[in-house]
Amino acid sequence: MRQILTSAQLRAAERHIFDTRPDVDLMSLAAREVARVTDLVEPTGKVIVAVGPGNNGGDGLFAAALLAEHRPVLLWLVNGRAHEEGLIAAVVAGAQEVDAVSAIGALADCAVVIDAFTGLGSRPGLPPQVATFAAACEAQAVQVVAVDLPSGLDADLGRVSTSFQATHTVTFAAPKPCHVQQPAAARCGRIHIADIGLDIQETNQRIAEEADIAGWWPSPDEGSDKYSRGVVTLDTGSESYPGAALLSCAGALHAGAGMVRYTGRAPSGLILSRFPSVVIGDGRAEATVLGSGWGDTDNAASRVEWAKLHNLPAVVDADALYSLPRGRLDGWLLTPHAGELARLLGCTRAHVEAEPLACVREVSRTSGAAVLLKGATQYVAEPSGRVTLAVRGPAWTARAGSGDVLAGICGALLAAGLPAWKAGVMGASIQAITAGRNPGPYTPDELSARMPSTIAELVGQPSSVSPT
Ligand SMILES: NC(=O)C1=CN([C@@H]2O[C@H](COP(=O)(O)OP(=O)(O)OC[C@H]3O[C@@H](n4cnc5c(N)ncnc54)[C@H](OP(=O)(O)O)[C@@H]3O)[C@@H](O)[C@H]2O)[C@@H](O)CC1
Ligand SMILES: Nc1ncnc2c1ncn2[C@@H]1O[C@H](COP(=O)(O)OP(=O)(O)O)[C@@H](O)[C@H]1O
Ligand SMILES: [K+]
Repeated sequence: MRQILTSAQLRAAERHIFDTRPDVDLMSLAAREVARVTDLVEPTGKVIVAVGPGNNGGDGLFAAALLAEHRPVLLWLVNGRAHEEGLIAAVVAGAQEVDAVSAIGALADCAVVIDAFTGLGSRPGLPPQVATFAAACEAQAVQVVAVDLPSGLDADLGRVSTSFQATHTVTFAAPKPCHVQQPAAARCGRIHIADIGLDIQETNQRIAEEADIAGWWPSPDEGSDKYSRGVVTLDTGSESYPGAALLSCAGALHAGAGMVRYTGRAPSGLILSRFPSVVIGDGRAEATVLGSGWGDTDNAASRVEWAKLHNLPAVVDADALYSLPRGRLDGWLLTPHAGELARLLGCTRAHVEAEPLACVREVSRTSGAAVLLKGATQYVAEPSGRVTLAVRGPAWTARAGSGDVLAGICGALLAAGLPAWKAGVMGASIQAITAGRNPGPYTPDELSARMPSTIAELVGQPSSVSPT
């Protein structure tokens, strides 16, 4: 798990170091990492550094000084002024100053551009000359190493403005919101998080990593049976949308539920012809999934209320989201996409897209449930205000039916006894990780069938019995 720091939190950590360890030179440490990554990206050839007026430019200049010892380096001082000591160090090491026109001209035979225009102090957007240079880098497919973040992004937001398109970003101590929230995250390329000795406190925003999902996965052991692994009841699908029932079954089964019961309105023959291990009808269960593919069913409220009356933790998806029972929904998981979250809040989808963290926190705080906001970035909020982002995946999963599979996966994890927030993070992450390992237009059910091998690889449990 990695903490996500806002720019203010990072600056506070920096002040703490300045106050307690005045001997530590953070800029040199940052510059060394930028130079190291630049050499990794392309070990030889010309480097152009776009240098801004602040400390981001300072990082770029000290990196230039290190690189100029073994390769040609050009400096474009965008505002004509720059970190003084950094500039002296770079020039003494042999870096050459150029103007904007020469910098653009030099792109033709340049190995790497270092974007050290702005970092934490970046206001959204770029001045025209820098925008032209950034566009030329992109058009000529030049590798761009961004210092801290691609200039033009706002460190604290997932929104994009005119910015560099980095192939690599070297950031310090911890990711900032722009590195993990789409669409900004896509501008960052590959992210390198350099440890420069800052003390990172726990925050209420973090992002899960593959290792977390592997460590948390509820693998069976010799004492397991179908009940101890968790029984999940799926009240999903309808006569109009029978496919959703199949998709949620596929998700729950391939995530490893001990038993899947089906109590929805889709024909039982259809379910059994695809998934013969599903048990039709009600019975003992540890969790339920409600809403996927219901359409505008007339007794939604009573079906959701039923789960509350029976103290059954529920994954509430799609149409069931608009029939939430009164009272706190402790232990429940709501799985809206941006449009559904907007309807729950009575705001526009654009507002949810602009303020995803605030919106997902608000619904969790007021309902008492954990809330998984689905989409390109998947946020899971807890009533305490803590938000965990799921592992990121490719956009291949952006298609009808992925959400129905995801609800089934989350139901299986809830039934296995995981807390609702964790079931949401793990469900969204395992779907993303599986899509990442199987790129291509697989249908949601085909992709779910590949989940077991992804899970086996993640948990890596070799058999202790050797074949004879
Ligand atoms: N904090 C830490 O722990 C560490 C920080 N470190 C480094 O320091 C960086 C932060 O440095 P920073 O605070 O000096 O701000 P920075 O990003 O250089 O930008 C400020 C300048 O840019 C200008 N400007 C901004 N946007 C603009 C725009 N759109 N268009 C045009 N101009 C624009 C802005 O202009 P102004 O607002 O003054 O007009 C101002 O002059 C951080 O990202 C990291 O690289 C590391 O060395 C080690 C650890
Ligand atoms: N840009 C994207 N990148 C990756 N995954 C996405 C993206 N957009 C949506 N998804 C995935 O698609 C699903 C959307 O769910 P939902 O809209 O409820 O689908 P449906 O109701 O059709 O099954 C989620 O599982 C989410 O992971
Ligand atoms: K930058």
